[in-house]
Amino acid sequence: MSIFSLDEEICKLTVNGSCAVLDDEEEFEQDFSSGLWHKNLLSAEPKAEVPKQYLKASPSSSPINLTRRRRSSLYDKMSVNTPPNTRRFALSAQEQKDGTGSNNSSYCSPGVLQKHGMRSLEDFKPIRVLGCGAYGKVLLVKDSHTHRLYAMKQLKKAEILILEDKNSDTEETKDDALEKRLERTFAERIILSQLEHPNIVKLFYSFHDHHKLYLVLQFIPGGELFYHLKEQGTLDEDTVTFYAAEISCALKFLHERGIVYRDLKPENCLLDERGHLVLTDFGLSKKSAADTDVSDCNGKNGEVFNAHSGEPVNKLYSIIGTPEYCAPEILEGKPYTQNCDWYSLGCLVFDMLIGKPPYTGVNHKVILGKILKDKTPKIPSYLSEGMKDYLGALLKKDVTKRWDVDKFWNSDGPRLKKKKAGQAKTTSYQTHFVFRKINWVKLETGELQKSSVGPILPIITNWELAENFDTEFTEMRLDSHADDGRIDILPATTRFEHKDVFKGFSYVASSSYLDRHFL
Ligand SMILES: Nc1ncnc2c1ncn2[C@@H]1O[C@H](COP(=O)(O)OP(=O)(O)OP(=O)(O)O)[C@@H](O)[C@H]1O
Repeated sequence: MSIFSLDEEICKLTVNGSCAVLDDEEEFEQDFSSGLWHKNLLSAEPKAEVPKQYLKASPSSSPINLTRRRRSSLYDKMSVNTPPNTRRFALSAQEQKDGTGSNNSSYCSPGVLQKHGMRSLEDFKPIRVLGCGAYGKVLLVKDSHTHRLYAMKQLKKAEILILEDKNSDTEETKDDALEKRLERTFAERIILSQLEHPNIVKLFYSFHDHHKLYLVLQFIPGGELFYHLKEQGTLDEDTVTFYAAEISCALKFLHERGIVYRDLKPENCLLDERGHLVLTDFGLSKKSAADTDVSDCNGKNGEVFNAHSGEPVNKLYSIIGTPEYCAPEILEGKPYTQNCDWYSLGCLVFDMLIGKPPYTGVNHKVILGKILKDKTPKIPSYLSEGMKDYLGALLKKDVTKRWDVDKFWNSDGPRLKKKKAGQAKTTSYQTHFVFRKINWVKLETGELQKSSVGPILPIITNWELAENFDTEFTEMRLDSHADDGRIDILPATTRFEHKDVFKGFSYVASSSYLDRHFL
């Protein structure tokens, strides 16, 4: 979830105070739905014009060494402000039920949690660090009852609640920023608890205590695609196409459910034990489609408008993402749709083949400048004609000229007598020449992921060693769940001070969901 970073620089303030603690059986949600998608999530974001001054580079931006692959999340945070006229969201009744808006201060005690098959921190033995993000760490942990291994993502409440220390910001803007961070924190938990797909990480439990939120996820032992790219430099076209197909299946699945992923990058693509790609980190994902409100009504061109506000609800406006992989329309502050994910896939495919994303630079300002001003990226001539065609269709800066993959997923558009130059591709995505070796039926049913191995088979001698993760993380000292010395006390000065804004975060997956994974 590092990419709150593009909306807000997280100021490391010294803070004090803490939240109240109550036992509350009402607090958590238990999933009896076997992972089926059935709920409304978040409302669409309001329209906001973003003047260029909001796209400014952090003064402390440090040069990026282009010869060595670096984590995008380690780049200086980009100071792209939330537009000032961003309206506050009204949480729907469903969201309040899901836990995104609550006034009661509480989290569940271990006793209450256990009664419902839930887990608390005491149930997990930390084994090693797998990764670090903007709001905390991801640890490999072992369930003391079942001895199952999980990846536990820990998010510090203080890091989420903390206010930005910008004199120029109005209270309103600060509150909006805080509310957005909260909304995104819940989005990851809500979205993941409602999905089941072989190429998307599974969420089994979530809970919280005084200081942190915990997401207990499926442990994906093959490491980040980032790690394998660092080892290998670039990948061949067949390998890249395989990963592109798996990512495409996951994105299509999300888009069909009205979710925009918004954070596609090599760090968020993990390989499972069979070498299949699994998307993780849904901290920036957002429900965008209009299927959430019965009062929505259709306008011209298929655009959907909210009956109350009159605003289009299938468009998003927040400026977020990792700049190198971020679609131009997002960076320009224009309204955007799920199509932005296909542009990011183009950047990722480009990166896997060439060794770097299409636009790089010494700091975010330079990268942004290139993405916004430069022409379509130069695709190297040594790539196959098919790959050049595929990349060219995804990397179109103008969204109206970009391949609408969701629309042309498995069918061609009407045949045009004369194709105008630069026109968007209207042929079927799945039958593109680059995917000639992909068995889409097996991939879409999940059979391929179960029955065969991917092009890179991670070496795993012992799952507990996390051998495919960077030693930068796995060698970090780990005595206990004790903290790493960063801010972990809740700020006393937020307007959320007396509310437990995290109520409803706790969750347990259905036993059938757990069994399906661990059998
Ligand atoms: N389910 C998982 N299995 C194995 N490793 C994981 C898992 N989830 C996350 N990780 C590791 O932890 C890292 C950070 O996780 P994640 O991106 O979800 O955290 P984040 O706080 O959102 O990070 P960032 O701020 O960089 O986006 C990942 O890049 C990956 O290396």
